[in-house]
Amino acid sequence: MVKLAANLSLMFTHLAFLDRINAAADAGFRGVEFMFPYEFSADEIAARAARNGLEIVLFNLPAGDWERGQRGIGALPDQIDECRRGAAWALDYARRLGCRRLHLMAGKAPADPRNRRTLVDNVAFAADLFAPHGIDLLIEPINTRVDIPGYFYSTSEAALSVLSEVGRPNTKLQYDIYHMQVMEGDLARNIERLLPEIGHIQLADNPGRAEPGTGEINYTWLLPHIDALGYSGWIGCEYRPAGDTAAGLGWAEPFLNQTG
Ligand SMILES: O=C(O)C(=O)[C@@H](O)CO
Ligand SMILES: [Mg+2]
Repeated sequence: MVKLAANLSLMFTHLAFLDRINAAADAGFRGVEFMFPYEFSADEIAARAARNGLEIVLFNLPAGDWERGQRGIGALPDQIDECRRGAAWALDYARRLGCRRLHLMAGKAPADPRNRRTLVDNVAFAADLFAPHGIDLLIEPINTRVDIPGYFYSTSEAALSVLSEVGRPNTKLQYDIYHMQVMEGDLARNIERLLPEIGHIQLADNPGRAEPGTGEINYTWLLPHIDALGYSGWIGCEYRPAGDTAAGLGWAEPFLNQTG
């Protein structure tokens, strides 16, 4: 079964954050993800999700000074303490929200040995913190051509290399189909090859991180194919709606309002 999660950081953005939870449920989603919940009460988010029968499937650890242009601090040697305090904060929220996947952003940094060591040690620290609570730590290669030039890793192989060095059973790959289309393509074959390492998938169309059906990726074929490969996780809808979010969900119709 294809399980779609509404990304509340990009979808239903005409509404206040907490009201997006209701809108996602009304649109037929059974799961939601978002980037950062920290400015909101975890208990309020949890209560809203519970009232709407929604699972909270993923969010990010704190990622540094976003306004100042930081996009993660996992690989930044000068912010190790901040990264690890953030892991503890994210764990507190995840336990209150019943969320079992947390994404650690590496940040904009050259992949030199010092930064890599910092990232490996931070990922291992966070994974060990999360493991007793049944929570997986995810890392996501992000395209450096369009969205985050200078990001620490932008290919699946680079992220897998970090996961291999970390060597923790609860660390997984966050495979963002849009980023991987931009950087390496060959989506169906790579998803099949990487399936054992994938802990979460996200989608958008290319170009433009756009609504499915408006670009070059054939999700009508790809989503059932991913299901047929045996992927049983969530697929986060991390795209910029073309207009009204709900009106643009025709592409998702076969996968919404599912029971079971
Ligand atoms: O930008 C993306 O893609 C994401 O998944 C964000 O959560 C930041 O990594
Ligand atoms: Mg993503």
